[in-house]
Amino acid sequence: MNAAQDAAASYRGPTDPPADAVLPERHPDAPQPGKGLGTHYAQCFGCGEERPEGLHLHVRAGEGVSVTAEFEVAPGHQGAPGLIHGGLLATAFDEVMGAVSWMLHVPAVTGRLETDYVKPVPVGRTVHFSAWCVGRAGRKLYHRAEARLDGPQGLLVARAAALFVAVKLEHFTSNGRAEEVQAVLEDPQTYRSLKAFELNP
Ligand SMILES: CCCCC/C=C\C/C=C\C/C=C\C/C=C\CCCC(=O)SCCNC(=O)CCNC(=O)[C@H](O)C(C)(C)COP(=O)(O)OP(=O)(O)OC[C@H]1O[C@@H](n2cnc3c(N)ncnc32)[C@H](O)[C@@H]1OP(=O)(O)O
Repeated sequence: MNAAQDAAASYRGPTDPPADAVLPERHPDAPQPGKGLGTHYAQCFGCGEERPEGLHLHVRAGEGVSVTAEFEVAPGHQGAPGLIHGGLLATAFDEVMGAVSWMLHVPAVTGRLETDYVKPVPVGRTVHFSAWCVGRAGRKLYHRAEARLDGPQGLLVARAAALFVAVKLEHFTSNGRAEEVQAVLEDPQTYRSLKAFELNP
């Protein structure tokens, strides 16, 4: 190994858990494996049922601190003719890795998201996502994800790594546009799930 290879092998980037990271345990109230997580916000582009143009990802709990989801690539998702837009795949990764934090009952936002595009993804195929946590160091959560074609064991088409940062619910209430924040706080179902995060961390 030359010096450059050596440096590359020992490189630890911002999405790699530091030496003091621990593997967190799933929250006792996290849904059982196979159960849907539901949407965290009805207007979410990734999982909301009220956004017609959204991805409508249905995320399910996996074993431990992991989740799975599927998504059918539609003509509206194209970047090149008949192929998915890469940014859209990154969006889907953001959503499924965000849901991993849900398994910990930790409200968290994406700090950094890295995507490796391995193979092109054609329209009309189904992308199967799996995502899991590889460590927590203080407020920082380290997640990984994979996307495979047509089945959970299908061809690997993309991989992702992310750093999420745990935030207080105030992050959303004080930064979001007032009309949407107000609407969500008045919606009893969302309010209940937000409160569950606060009261039962
Ligand atoms: C009322 C409505 C509520 C609705 C929401 C409901 C529920 C939410 C709950 C669960 C969500 C469930 C599912 C999620 C589904 C979808 C996922 C989509 C997720 C997103 O789509 S979300 C949008 C994109 N996202 C942002 O909009 C973030 C913008 N950003 C910021 O808001 C700040 O930037 C923040 C908060 C990230 C940090 O700010 P901060 O001031 O709190 O903390 P600070 O800067 O000290 O960082 C602390 C430590 O993280 C390290 N760190 C931070 N960023 C880093 C980076 N990029 N690279 C390397 N390290 C980084 C620092 O180096 C330090 O590390 P150290 O502690 O070691 O020094």
